[in-house]
Amino acid sequence: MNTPARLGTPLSSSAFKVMLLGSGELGKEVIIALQRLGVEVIAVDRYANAPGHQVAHRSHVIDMTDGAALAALIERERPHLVVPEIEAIATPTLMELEKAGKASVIPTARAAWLTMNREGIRRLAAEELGLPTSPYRFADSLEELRAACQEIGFPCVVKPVMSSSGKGQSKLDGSGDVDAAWQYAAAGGRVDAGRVIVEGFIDFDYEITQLTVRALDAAGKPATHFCEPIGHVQVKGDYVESWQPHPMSDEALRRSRDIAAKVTGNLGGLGIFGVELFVKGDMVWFSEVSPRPHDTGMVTMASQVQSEFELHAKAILGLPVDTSLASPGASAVIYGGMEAQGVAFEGLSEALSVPGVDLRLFGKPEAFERRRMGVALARAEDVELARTRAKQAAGKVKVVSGGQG
Ligand SMILES: Nc1ncnc2c1ncn2[C@@H]1O[C@H](COP(=O)(O)OP(=O)(O)OP(=O)(O)O)[C@@H](O)[C@H]1O
Ligand SMILES: NCC(=O)N[C@@H]1O[C@H](COP(=O)([O-])[O-])[C@@H](O)[C@H]1O
Ligand SMILES: [Mg+2]
Repeated sequence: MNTPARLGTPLSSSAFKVMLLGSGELGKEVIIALQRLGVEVIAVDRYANAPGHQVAHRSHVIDMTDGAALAALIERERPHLVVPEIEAIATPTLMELEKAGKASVIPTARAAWLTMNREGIRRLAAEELGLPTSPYRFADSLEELRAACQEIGFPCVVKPVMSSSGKGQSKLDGSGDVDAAWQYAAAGGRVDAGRVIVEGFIDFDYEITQLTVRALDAAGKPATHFCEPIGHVQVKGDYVESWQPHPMSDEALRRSRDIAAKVTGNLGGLGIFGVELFVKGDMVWFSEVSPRPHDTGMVTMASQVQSEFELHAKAILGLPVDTSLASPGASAVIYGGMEAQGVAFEGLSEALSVPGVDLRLFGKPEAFERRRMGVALARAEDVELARTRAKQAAGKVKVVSGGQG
């Protein structure tokens, strides 16, 4: 762990420097939180003018899955901390650099490597830590996938081992769906398109993200802190709505936190983790974990005293954190709804006239039909009202083709 004894002045010889690998909407907020503490931030992404690029001290565009390019950039910038913000990174290179003492990776290079690939984290959780998960198999060909689906049974879910935000994921109701699922996974995966996971479908009552923070305590030892559970709705494997706190039975919450503590304890390091869990009655299944802020956790910008981004920033700097809730809150996603460069947003006054509401527009240079371009945030006396307000506000924001009109 490379926590600073003190923080300096950006762009001077005393600067404490952090490099974000991935600079989307989540990274942008982490960068803002770091900059509020006078940290010098270098934002990296695969395309120019990513949201985080627009607020960082410096930015770079590289193929982060190219190990040589990644190592060269880290060598050149020599950041004190390297903070992965997406999964699609040459994580074996990060492990080599960390081992050689040339990079300090958040939370650890091993955590970034294990969670980049569904196989790594699933085998760790189910086989090493003995946590409850859906039944699963891996397949490298259509033939293997057919056999794996038969073993797991229907319905089941097929996902590329390397993908996120539901890309390449499908639910299969019978053997007639297998071919299409294989094709869809091959088209939607990233890095290595050849391998998929088949998971038995869990008929859960609800799903949550248990945000879990590892931060140093007064004695300088990592301690685990939990945020209130976040409920969410996913469509096509991508989050559309989240809220906090999600009501849970004491037993389901206890089990959720026990699972979260075990997984994050094994992954180690400092920072925030989004532990995704399925819940039915008092039963809880581990689904996956992000060793970084979670998209469903954007709600914390409205609902917590310190957002998940501020918690991440403070924890990785070795500073104390406060995970307490400020108010029930909700978030609702604003999608592109079209394919266009330099889109514009209308209806903002109407959206912001909904009581308790705020907006984040990420500034992505290009919109796609299902690309997340912004989010509406809401506070209210209870989560139901907060959800209604967030959805109302998101619905009033209209994405239109560009030009200042
Ligand atoms: N085995 C399963 N049983 C039931 N539902 C599932 C299963 N696996 C995934 N889902 C549903 O699909 C959603 C997305 O799945 P998952 O989190 O694995 O995808 P992802 O691509 O990693 O998404 P993200 O990057 O947004 O976390 C889950 O939140 C859940 O709603
Ligand atoms: N579920 C993971 C997630 O939400 N990641 C967030 O989305 C960005 C990529 O968005 P893009 O695909 O629109 O470029 C990432 O950079 C991260 O901020
Ligand atoms: Mg997920």
